[in-house]
Amino acid sequence: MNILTVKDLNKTYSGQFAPAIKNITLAIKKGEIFGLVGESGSGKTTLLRIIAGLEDADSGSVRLLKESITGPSQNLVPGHTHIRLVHQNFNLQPNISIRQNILYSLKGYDLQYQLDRLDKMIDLCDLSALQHKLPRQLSGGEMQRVALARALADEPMLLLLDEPFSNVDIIRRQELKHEVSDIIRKSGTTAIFVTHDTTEALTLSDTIGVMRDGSLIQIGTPHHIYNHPATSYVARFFGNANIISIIKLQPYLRIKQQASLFNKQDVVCIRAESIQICQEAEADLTGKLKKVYYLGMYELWDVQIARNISLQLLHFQKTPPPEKLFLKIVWEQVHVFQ
Ligand SMILES: Nc1ncnc2c1ncn2[C@@H]1O[C@H](COP(=O)(O)OP(=O)(O)OP(=O)(O)O)[C@@H](O)[C@H]1O
Repeated sequence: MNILTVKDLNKTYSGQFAPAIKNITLAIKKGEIFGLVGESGSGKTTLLRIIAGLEDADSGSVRLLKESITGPSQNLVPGHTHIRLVHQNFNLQPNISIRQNILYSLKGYDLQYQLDRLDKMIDLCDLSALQHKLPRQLSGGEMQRVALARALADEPMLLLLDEPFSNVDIIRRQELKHEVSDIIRKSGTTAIFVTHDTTEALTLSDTIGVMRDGSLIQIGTPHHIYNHPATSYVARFFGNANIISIIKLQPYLRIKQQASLFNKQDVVCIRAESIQICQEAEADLTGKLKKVYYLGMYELWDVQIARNISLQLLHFQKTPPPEKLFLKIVWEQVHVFQ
């Protein structure tokens, strides 16, 4: 069942020439975690705010189940009671305790429901040791858990998170990502989170939407987006990708039949991890090491195949490179762009 349906959404801010978002169509199922990724300025926040009812669209529609979500021009109080947006700066009330902060978002409900939900949120977000503290006594990661508890308190249908980890230091971020995703999954809430971090999107999402210049250029599971990118842009955005045409590569292949698996005009994506160093007898290509990028756990090697062709591969062993490199391509992992 789709909780959210977005159809042909467009928006150009007044005074701007280029649209912030163009013809966005997407559907999100109940319980799904949807990661919206894209470079800065690609339109992620604009889309999120229109979905939240905090920004007007020029055209198109947003529906939460069957209900139409409209922007501030049509509502006295912008936003929607069943949609919660968690801001980058958490927006906690500074002078009241964590417990009161959570209760604040439950005001207006029956007292028993307020107390039940407060207990559930303190438990779900692991806040019992922090509940009597003030927001300023908490770390960024702890504040994020409180913001989440507040947002989830009255069981919203849709949770929206805009760059949820951007205000948390890098050491704590890794841990917090998993905590937040566990909390959302345990609560069963449908969520959209905006990020420009592709690893975050791959790790935490059920579905990823990739935005570029206001358009949603690909939607798919993390596995599909990584292994079957729609364009060379998506391929490069999600990791080290060698984008090359078969016609350019073919003259340098030692076993020419390999190229017959493809059309000459095909442009392919060979992930850096799909190129392996091997013995001469099994090699598809030979090359010379041009440059080494040290990345801690592994190295990224730039290998020159011909004057105008170089390929990147990952190297995990700490052995010195030989003079001549023999390379094998894992052909099953090569993706052909349509
Ligand atoms: N209030 C506004 N008025 C005018 N232009 C705006 C406004 N908000 C955003 N824009 C423009 O709309 C485009 C999309 O912006 P948006 O903030 O949605 O992108 P984003 O992908 O969320 O970027 P970031 O990752 O930097 O937050 C950008 O070109 C931006 O400059």
